[in-house]
Amino acid sequence: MAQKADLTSLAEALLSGAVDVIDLSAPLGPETPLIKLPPEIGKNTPTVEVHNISNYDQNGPFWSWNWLKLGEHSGTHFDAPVHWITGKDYADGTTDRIAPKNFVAPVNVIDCSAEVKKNPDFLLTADGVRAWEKTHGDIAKGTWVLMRTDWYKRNGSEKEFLNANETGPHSPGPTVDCIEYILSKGAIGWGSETVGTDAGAAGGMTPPFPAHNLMHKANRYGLASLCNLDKLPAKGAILIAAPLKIVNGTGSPLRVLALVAR
Ligand SMILES: O=C(O)C(=O)c1ccccc1S
Ligand SMILES: [Mn+2]
Repeated sequence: MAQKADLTSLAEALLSGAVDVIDLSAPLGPETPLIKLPPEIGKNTPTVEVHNISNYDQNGPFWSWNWLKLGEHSGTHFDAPVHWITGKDYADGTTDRIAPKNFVAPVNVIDCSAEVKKNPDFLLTADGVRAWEKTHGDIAKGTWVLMRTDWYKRNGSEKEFLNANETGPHSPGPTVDCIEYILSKGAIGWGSETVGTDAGAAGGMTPPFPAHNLMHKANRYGLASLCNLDKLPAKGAILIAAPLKIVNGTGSPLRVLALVAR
């Protein structure tokens, strides 16, 4: 009979610092870079706004609080299956109805930072994932796959972060066969450091935006605008990525954390 699970050693490791907690989220505020869709494609998400209600003043003598104007897909955020038309019919495809168990899972980090430094349009292919598996072991069912690009270091400037010119945005991401492959391995989600989970050139792929189209079609998730993936091991970390419980939500800004053994 399987031994009953026990979290004592994890608790001790957290308290001793033997297990570190790494913050994978970007600061969220009016300066947060947001995806800019061409107007002919569709409407855009509004700039993040923070409006003060009171600040220990005549509007509230002992307290300070704000109200926010905030798109679901702002900054470091979670993509739920209903975000894309291919995932629209999943009863458990919204932020309030995804099973909470799915918010905590082991994570694989595929380092593409050297390739991206040379080519901002670098695409991770299925063969690239297989080559990673030869070194680090197979991607296991139920785990996240994150593409490390060090792109988060551009987050201080929307122009740098979006990296767009007259030919469109130039940023890294997965090919169609990369997403098909990680789904065949049972990955629970795909994450990236760029403004969205797809590459800048993803609009011209077949299907367009494969990280959205195919992951959400499979009732799987996305994480965008992640930071500090350079602080994670290739394997062995645990990802905590729980979106806000927005009713019928298509996604949400969130604090993504990773538990990493020192
Ligand atoms: O999910 C997103 O934030 C994202 O990348 C996106 C949102 C809306 C339309 C296209 C895309 S590509
Ligand atoms: Mn999104």
